[in-house]
Amino acid sequence: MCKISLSRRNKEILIAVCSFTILIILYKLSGKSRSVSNAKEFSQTDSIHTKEETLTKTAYRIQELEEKISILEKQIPKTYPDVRYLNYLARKRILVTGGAGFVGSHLVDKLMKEGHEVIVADNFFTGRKLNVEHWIGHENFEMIHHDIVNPLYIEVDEIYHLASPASPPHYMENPVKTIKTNTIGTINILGLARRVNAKVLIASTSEVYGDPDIHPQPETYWGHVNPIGPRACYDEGKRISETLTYAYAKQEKMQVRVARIFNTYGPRMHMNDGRVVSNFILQALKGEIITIYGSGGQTRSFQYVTDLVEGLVSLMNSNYTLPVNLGNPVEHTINEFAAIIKELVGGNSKIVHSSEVEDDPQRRKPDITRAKKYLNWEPKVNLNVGLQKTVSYFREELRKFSHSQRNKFVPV
Ligand SMILES: O=C(O)[C@H]1O[C@H](OP(=O)(O)OP(=O)(O)OC[C@H]2O[C@@H](n3ccc(=O)[nH]c3=O)[C@H](O)[C@@H]2O)[C@H](O)[C@@H](O)[C@@H]1O
Repeated sequence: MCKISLSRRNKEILIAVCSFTILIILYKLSGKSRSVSNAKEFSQTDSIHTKEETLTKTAYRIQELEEKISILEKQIPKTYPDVRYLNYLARKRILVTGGAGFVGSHLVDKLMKEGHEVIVADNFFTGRKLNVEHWIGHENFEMIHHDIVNPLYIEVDEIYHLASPASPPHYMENPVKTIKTNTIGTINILGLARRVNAKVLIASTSEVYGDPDIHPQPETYWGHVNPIGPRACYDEGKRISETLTYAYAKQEKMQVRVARIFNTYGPRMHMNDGRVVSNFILQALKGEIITIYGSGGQTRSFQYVTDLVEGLVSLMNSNYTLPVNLGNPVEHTINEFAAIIKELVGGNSKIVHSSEVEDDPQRRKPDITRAKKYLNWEPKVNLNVGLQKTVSYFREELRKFSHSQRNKFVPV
């Protein structure tokens, strides 16, 4: 009984077995009462009442079992991924805002494994506790439920400021909040960095280039952004975030780093992320229509998340203060990308074109000369390899999702 609670998988199996057994009992009971009723002793109403009673009791029993499992699970000593030992001189206290998000959680993994103390601040708007669950309880790890639109008072040596929704449907859902996060939120983080004399890295984006008229985009390009368009909350939010960073650096003599992050994909992307990688993979896995917005002639260059994390840490540890593009320069049209996903996943999904997105950048490809020169960094993970890992991740997410739907108790 105790062994059954050792893992999430076993917990799921236990619940499934319990539910199945109970269903069989129920089925038999209902069969019995039906036959008895037919044999004239029970009225139909009595039978319905008995069934309802049994179902309620069963639901209660399942709940009791789940509670017992969770109590037993807490008694099992947790094991963590291996962490390097650093002495107190080398060990840093590092804050990662948005550390429970897709990119943030991969960065947290790297910093934890290197032996640093990591504090995650996240409001869980797009981040998930599940992404950092494997560190909860570790002596070097701390998680704060905090929205950076409010000031934060802690002592740290370094800050990676990643907090902000990044997927277009998410950042457009509440544009004012997106602007507040990237303005007031960034001011709060820069203020914190100044107070405690911490080095701070700001996560900016390729979106600061807007719909570019220079290709590929070097950091010296000032961009082509519609200041009142639907993407402006994010594009302009990130542009002012950069402006604030360099204003603080100049005025307060702070150490700042700015990473302009290009399209990134990998495990831990949210199922509802809404960006092209997750949409296409999920559509292909479910055998649904793959939806290309517009002609599909627009281009993107996709980098795998671990490459980005290497770049972020190299940038933080470098002496380079100007913005640096972090992205994979291998460029594809969205039409090509849909075909790549279809080929990789298999299945019979049709590719269909729908109306184009307003202000959708038509070309995007990073010029990474700066990153190569000053950080000695360039992406290593080939698109096919990265996509295979991402497809496996989404396949597993879908499996867990359909399992959780099957086990949902719907009271009669
Ligand atoms: O992935 C990222 O890192 C970037 O994603 C977004 O930028 P965007 O390039 O517009 O991302 P997607 O929503 O993934 O769109 C890429 C292209 O695919 C198209 N698309 C998207 C989704 C879909 O289902 N079908 C489809 O054709 C879009 O219209 C767009 O042309 C964010 O705005 C950036 O901040 C972020 O850096």
